[in-house]
Amino acid sequence: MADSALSIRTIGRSDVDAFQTVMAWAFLADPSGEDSKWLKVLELDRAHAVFDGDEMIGTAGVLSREITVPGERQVPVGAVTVVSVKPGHRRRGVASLLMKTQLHGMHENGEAIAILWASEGSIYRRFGYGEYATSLAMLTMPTRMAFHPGVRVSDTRIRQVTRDEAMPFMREVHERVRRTKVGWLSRRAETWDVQLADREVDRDGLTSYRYVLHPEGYAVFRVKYQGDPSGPQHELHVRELVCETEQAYADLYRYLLDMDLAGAISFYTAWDDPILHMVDNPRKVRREASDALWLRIVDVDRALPLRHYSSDVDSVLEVEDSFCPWNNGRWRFTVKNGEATVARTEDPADVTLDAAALGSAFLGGARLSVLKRAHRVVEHTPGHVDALTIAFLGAYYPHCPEVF
Ligand SMILES: CC(=O)SCCNC(=O)CCNC(=O)[C@H](O)C(C)(C)COP(=O)(O)OP(=O)(O)OC[C@H]1O[C@@H](n2cnc3c(N)ncnc32)[C@H](O)[C@@H]1OP(=O)(O)O
Repeated sequence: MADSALSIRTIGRSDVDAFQTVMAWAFLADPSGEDSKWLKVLELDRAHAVFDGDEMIGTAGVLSREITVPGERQVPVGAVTVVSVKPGHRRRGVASLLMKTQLHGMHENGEAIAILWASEGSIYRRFGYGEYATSLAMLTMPTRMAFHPGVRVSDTRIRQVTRDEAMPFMREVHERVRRTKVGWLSRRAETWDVQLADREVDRDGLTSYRYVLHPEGYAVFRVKYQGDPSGPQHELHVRELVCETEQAYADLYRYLLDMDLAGAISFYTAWDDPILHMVDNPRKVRREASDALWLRIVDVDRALPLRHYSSDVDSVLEVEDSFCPWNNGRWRFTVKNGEATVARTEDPADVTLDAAALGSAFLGGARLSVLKRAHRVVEHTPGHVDALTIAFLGAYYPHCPEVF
């Protein structure tokens, strides 16, 4: 419950410095402005601040983006960011007030889905966000690994170019590719400035970005200088590998794996990145999982029909959602030819789940069958959870390649 001394409103230009200070203090960042890159993408009319009297003590923003959902559809999404509460004012309901204000606003605007990256895993479920809506594979692999004989590498010339030369091409490629990949987001000009901001403070001892172009894709990476008595064994830290064709993906991976003076590659990528199946020794590719996007169904009846489904189902879902109570209750969820309709019903529930579980499953990331085994989904009519699980799954794991 929010403290009654608190007030909340959207911010104006004159609030930006205070907003930046709260963020910096909350994220333990340098208050000198080093971490202000996120302010570049902030939409002031969607950025909220909480005040205790005249003192700003909490911040949060929503970025208006599009997300690609199954069926290669782009739908509006509220991308929640810079949630921060000044130390000394925590655990008195400031973040709860921000979350509530954002979600009620999205409900009124008709934005059916919200997403975020969580700084800590124990914060956001209580607000109805579902974990592992997309996952991340943290891959590390040695260079010079051979490919499986079935993997073709073309003789296309791959060129390392300057950032200025790369940028227009990368934007075009990304814009086409993001429309085909579940979990990818639209980018504005400022998004590019933030995503590939190449400030010293972000490099953590690595080099600036290197940009390499293929006619059908691109890669961006940094280098960490490493070596031993046998010679240089530098690490390539891949930031983006975006390709319009499978051929470009193989060619660019080969280019990176064959880089002279490099000993290892690391890449935060999709859980099902095909590289595991491309190399001749898949065990040499180490893969660690991490949660990535957390997804919140803002409106059950508007969100579920936005995507395409893999199979037809007809189930009554009992949704529990105390934070957004308009979702509470029973909904008949019917999919015909992959298209869903959702309507209120008095019929008995086949399955009971909370909003967070539905959010986890929405893009085809977490499986409802697994959430059932985790005691998060309850099946009343045998067979319905398995049928729903199959309907929600897609050909690939959803993946969001960027933190916002
Ligand atoms: C999308 C993003 O921006 S992710 C970034 C999130 N921000 C940060 O990590 C910056 C550092 N942390 C903070 O600024 C704050 O601690 C916040 C924003 C995480 C939480 O703010 P608070 O105002 O303290 O949260 P609030 O008081 O509304 O807490 C609501 C509930 O969540 C719980 N909670 C809040 N933060 C945490 C946490 N870090 N870990 C576990 N539980 C938490 C509270 O205990 C409370 O539980 P209750 O309802 O059972 O009493």
